[in-house]
Parts: sequence; structure tokens; C-alpha cells
Amino acid sequence: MPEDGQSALDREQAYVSMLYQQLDTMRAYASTRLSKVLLETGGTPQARSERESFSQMYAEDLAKYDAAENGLCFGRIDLDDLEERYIGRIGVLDEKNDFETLLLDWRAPLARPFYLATTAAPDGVTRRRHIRTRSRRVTSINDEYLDLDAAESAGRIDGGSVGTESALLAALNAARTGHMNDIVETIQGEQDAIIRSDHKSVLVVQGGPGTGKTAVALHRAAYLLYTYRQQLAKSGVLIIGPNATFLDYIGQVLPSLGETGVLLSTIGDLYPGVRASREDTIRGGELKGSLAMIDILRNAVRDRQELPETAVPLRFDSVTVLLDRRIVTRARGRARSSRRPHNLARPIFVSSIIDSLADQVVIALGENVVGGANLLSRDDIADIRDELRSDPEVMGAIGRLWPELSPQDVLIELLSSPTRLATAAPDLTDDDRASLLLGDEWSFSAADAPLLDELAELLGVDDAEEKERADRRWRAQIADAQGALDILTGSAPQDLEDEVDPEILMAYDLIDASQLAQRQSTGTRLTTAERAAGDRTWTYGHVIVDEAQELSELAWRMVMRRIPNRWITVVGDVAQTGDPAGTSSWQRILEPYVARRWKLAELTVNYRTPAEIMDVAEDVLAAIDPEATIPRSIRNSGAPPWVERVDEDDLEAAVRRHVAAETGPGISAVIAGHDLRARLAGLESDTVSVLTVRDVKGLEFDSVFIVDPQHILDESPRGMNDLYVALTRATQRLGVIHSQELPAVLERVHAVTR
Ligand SMILES: Nc1ncnc2c1ncn2[C@@H]1O[C@H](COP(=O)(O)OP(=O)(O)OP(=O)(O)O)[C@@H](O)[C@H]1O
Repeated sequence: MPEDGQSALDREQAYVSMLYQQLDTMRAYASTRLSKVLLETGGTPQARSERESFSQMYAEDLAKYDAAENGLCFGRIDLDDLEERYIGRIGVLDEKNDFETLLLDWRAPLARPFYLATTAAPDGVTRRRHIRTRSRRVTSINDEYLDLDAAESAGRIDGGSVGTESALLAALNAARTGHMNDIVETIQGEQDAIIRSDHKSVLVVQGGPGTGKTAVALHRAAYLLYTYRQQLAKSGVLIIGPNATFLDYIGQVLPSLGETGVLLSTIGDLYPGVRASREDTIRGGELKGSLAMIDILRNAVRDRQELPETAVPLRFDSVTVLLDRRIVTRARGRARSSRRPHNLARPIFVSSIIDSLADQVVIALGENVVGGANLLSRDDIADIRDELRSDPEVMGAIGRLWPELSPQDVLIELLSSPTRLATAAPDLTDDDRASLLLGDEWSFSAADAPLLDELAELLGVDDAEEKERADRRWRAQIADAQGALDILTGSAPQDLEDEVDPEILMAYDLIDASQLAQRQSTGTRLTTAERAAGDRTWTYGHVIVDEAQELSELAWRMVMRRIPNRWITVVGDVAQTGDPAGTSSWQRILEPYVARRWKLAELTVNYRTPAEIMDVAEDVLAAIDPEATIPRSIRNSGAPPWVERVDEDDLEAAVRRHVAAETGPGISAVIAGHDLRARLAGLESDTVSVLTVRDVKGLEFDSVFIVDPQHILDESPRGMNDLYVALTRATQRLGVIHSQELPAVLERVHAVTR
């Protein structure tokens, strides 16, 4: 007998309530265990370290349960063998009933037909049910029948109090909040294939605006962490986004999926200890991202390996030695021919100079004292070298010729000195060099981070002393652990002392001192993401680059250093490239790293922007690339884009009027060129942002107002791409307000002037 809407709702409510009860039980268990572990004190070092890993595990479980609270269960599939599978944010098992599955984690292979089954390829699924909940209450259900028999035997496919709007359209039409939501309930087939792709090299996800590239990238991170947990928990996953606003916008998605072990960063913040706080000029940023910078930086480092203009006399003991060009040239040649990075080649330079100076001392002593030089033993000469090495004047003079350098020092000095820059970059024009110079403000821009990273490679870190200290610390830790094990063994029952019962395991049988020391030190360590963030040489298990078209060639080198296994998901749209240093071809950018061994996956449906707006955007896309195809919009909004011309003086008032007319729920953006943005900043409020195109990359708003689009075109060599990005940010409404001529590519908006 067909199930009516109300009884279907009641039935699902009963099931969902049972799942929440299970969730409460799981939560109570984790919380009790956590408090118990936290209350315990003392015990052996091993017990302490076990407690720490348990408390971390229970805390993570609790965070996962909290994240699953909203929309715990959102779907169900019925299979033709009458099996029913409920799909949700986490897996729930029935502990009292042979660990039977009550709820499948959306990432589990058995949950996959929920996303993939279609009427053409039902994959055994007869019905897919979307279950929508608010708090713990089931508010509606929406069924799709994948085979006709099942539809007919159900009598009514949709109707009554059962959901009347598909879950996908409901999600797409919802007012925006300024934070991205997860899409686990409505992942589409072409997206699912990418999220679960088992491709182990570079996977490029190319798709037009609004096709869900970012959503897919984030869900792929969650899927990979779930599927390859062992492998990725230690090395971590890095997600790179275009700017801090964007990272804030997507920041909640992974925690809502119960995943915390991911580092989100911009390129500008990827170099540890440096925060980008300055903006380059367009030409400056473009140059900084180009491969030409590698030679310039190499020259800048070589420029710091100096020869003295005239010989430097140095007083040592009773003699004077000369640090002359010949000695320094030879030492520099030796150090350079070692092909080591600057700081690591420095000891070779220093040794060579010390040897030459020691020779001079020996000769001078021979001249001063009868038979002096011959009287010196090998040990005496070694002492002379040691003394020269500890002489501040001598070491100061050597240090000025081949100083120990940090990437920050080299970059600041290069970009603040026209002379140094001219020496390092003789091939650049005067204008280009001027575009690189810092002026009065000595701070870093986003494009400086890859330069610092490049310099860190050219300079190397002479960490021999730090390593020696770490070694000493490690040996001390092992000695402590050994002591702890000795005490444990010493406290074994007396009657076992003489004849240890081979059946009774002693501490030594279970763990040796170095393992114990390791456990103790990992117990106090930071999370994987925190450790990775502070370590320039960290290599990740997987890297996801979003808005990847914006990365410069040097930024790619920086990313690739962090992922030697090349397991990368690259997400972007070459038609949206705004940065002049960005890319218009995936092959060109990836070739040096993986040749042609990368795979392309395409997304073709636009979930964000209504068809009316995409009609306008299509003309702009054709101007960027006549061959490109625009993604198909999944819905119409019924609100055609409009345009209004006003006098220059009325511009601000007109924008204010339109913004004020937005009274419904949701958020708006006013998008303008750089200078205009500053003029319009006063319009900002909780629901209105005034932004440049660079700032709106990857974001979306219910309503978008573009002000004087000609400004946007004029402002950058990639102005047309910027306009395309601006046009495709709206989920509902688009308006253009202008005082300058309207660009010809926007004629279609003209046609619908209101
Ligand atoms: N399967 C889906 N179910 C529900 N919403 C979806 C789905 N796919 C995408 N969306 C929504 O569509 C909007 C656009 O997605 P997203 O920002 O990931 O697109 P994008 O391709 O990265 O866009 P752009 O290149 O313009 O930045 C978001 O609001 C996202 O939540």
C-alpha cells in the first residue's frame, strides 16, 4: 500500500529520533571517558602518554559529534533487494545489535549510490529520499523514484505534506549568509566523481563560475581524510585560497564535516613568520611572480659574496695580517664551486680565509723570531687557526664579505636599494626596476612570499648547531625514559627478582627507551596542521589549490616544494584569471613538474548564477576566449539584470538608493574599481560589502551592484576577466550603475534597462 505523506514523515521522524538518541549515547560515552582521563594524574610516563592520546581522541570525537548535530541524517536510499540505507554526516553503529549500521557516513563507498544513481543508471536504487530536518525535527521529505515500477507502486511520487521543492533548488535559492555551507546533502554526479577520484597525481578541476569547484575541493579534502586517514593524519592536507576573506568564507565547511586536520592558507601567508600586509603595483606583482626573478635573486645573493676593494689589515697577536682580494677571491671560488646554498657554503669560505691568514701568521712569526716558524708544531698551527676563528675583528671582517643571511634580509635590502637592484637585475628596464622598489614602507606583499621561499632555498639554513642541540636534548630524553623504565622494572614484585616468570611481561618487553621518549615527546606536540604551518620544509600528504589560475609561476614552485609526491587537486577557471602573473593554460603551468601526467575533470553546471545573468556574462566570456563554453545555469531567477546611467556626482547616492532597496534576507556586494571602492566605502554595513574584484574572488552574494564597469576594464590588463568574475557573483539579482560609458560587452544588459 502506498505510504501517504504524513505517515512517511512520522516514520522518518521515528528513525531520525532514534539516531539522535544514539548520538547522545555516543556523546555521553566520549564525554565521561574524557572527564575520567582528565581527572587521572600521576602514573608511569607510558600511562601519561596513553592518557594524552586518549584525551585527544575523545575530544576529537566530541567535536565530530557536535559537527554532526545539524542534519545528522539527510538521506535514504531503497535498493531493489529491499535494503534501506540511511545516509548522514557520520557513521552510526548499533552497538547492542552486532554493530549493525544505522547510519552511513556520506563518504563510505556504500553511500555512493545516493549521489550517483539516475533513472538511466539506477545502480540497484529504486528510490532516493532527501530528508530535511530543523534541529532534531524532520520538516520534509522529498522522493525521487529511479524505476517506474517503484514509482507506480508508490502511487504518488510527490505531494501532500511531503517536500514539494527539490533539496538542491532549496539549497541554491536560500539567502546567503557570508559563509559557505557544505553540500553533502546534494552533491551532484559530476561533482561526486571528482570528490572520490582515486587519481594519485595532479587532478585539475576546471569549471566556470559557480560550478561548485570550491565546494568540491573542500568535500574532496574531507573524503581523502576519511579514506586515507592513516596516511594523511601525519602529513596533513594543505588548502590554498586566494585571500583571507575567502578563507574565512570557506573556513566553516570542513569543521562542519567533522574535519579539523587541514591547514588553510593563502600564498602570501605560506612562508612561516611572514604576513603579507602590502599591495604591489600591477607591474610589480607581475614581475615578482615571473621566473625571471630566480636569476635576479641568485644575483642578489652572489652580490652579497663580496671582494674587498682594498686589502684589509687585521691585527692579530703581535702581527698584522692582510685580508686581500687574492685570498678572498680564492676562498669565494672554493665556496661557490661547492654548489652549496650560500649559508651552507659559508664554512668553506671561512676555513679557506682562516687557512690563508694562519699561513701569514706563521710566516710573520718566522720573521720576528729566529727559527720561529720552524719551531711551530701542527698543534701550534691548529691553535693559531682556532684563535683566528675566535677573534672578533677577524671574524667581523670575514662576516662582512660573506655574511650569514636570512631570506628577509636579502629581500628587503634588494628591494630597498636601487644600486643592489640594478646589479642583480641588469636586464630590467628602469621602469620595471622602479615598480619593484619598496619605497618607505618596509613590509611584505603576497607576491614576496614565493620570493622568500626561493631565497630560503638559495641561502640554506646552517642549522648544524641547532641539530647538535636537538641531538643533546634527544639523548637526555632517552636517558630519562631509561630511568623511568629502570624504576618500573625495579618495582617488580620481589619474588620475581631472581627468577623472572617468562609469562609476565616487563616494561622492557613492551617498549624500549627510545620508543618511550618518542611517545613522551609526541604527547606534547602540536597538531599536524600547527606543526606544518610553522615549518617551511614541511611536506604535505595532499595539497588542494583553489582559484589556482591566480598563482604565479614562482608561487607554483613554492607549492610544489611542499608536495614532492605531486598528489594535488588543482581547482580553477582560466577564464577568471585576474592576476597578471596568473595563468591561462594548465598545461603550461604544470609541464615543468609533471609533464603531461595530469588529469582534467570538468564541471559544467552553474549552481550559483541564474540564467538571466549568465546570458550577459556569456558575451564577456566570448570577448576573453571565443572558444570557451559557458557553464549551463541550473535555474532562472526571474529577475533580469538591469542598468542605470547617472551623473558622475550622483553615483554614490544612486548606489546608496539601490542598496537600501534590498530589504529581504541575504547579503549584497557593491563591486567597483580600486579608487571608486574607497569613495563608496561608507555604504558598508552588516549585510553590504563594498569590494574590488580581487576581494570577491570565489565569493557570492544574493545581490550584486557593479559600479562603473569601464573602470574595472581599464584598471588591469586582465580587466575583461575581472568583469566576468564580478558579473558571476550574484545568486539572485544583478544591477549595473554607471556614469562613464557602458562597455560594449554589456550591451545585453542595456536591452533590459528598466
Ligand atoms: N551540489 C550542490 N548542492 C548545493 N549547492 C551547491 C552544489 N554545488 C555547488 N553549490 C553551491 O553553488 C555555489 C557555487 O559553488 P562554488 O563557490 O563552489 O563554485 P566555484 O566553481 O568555486 O565558483 P567560482 O569559480 O565562481 O568561485 C555555492 O553556494 C555552493 O554551495
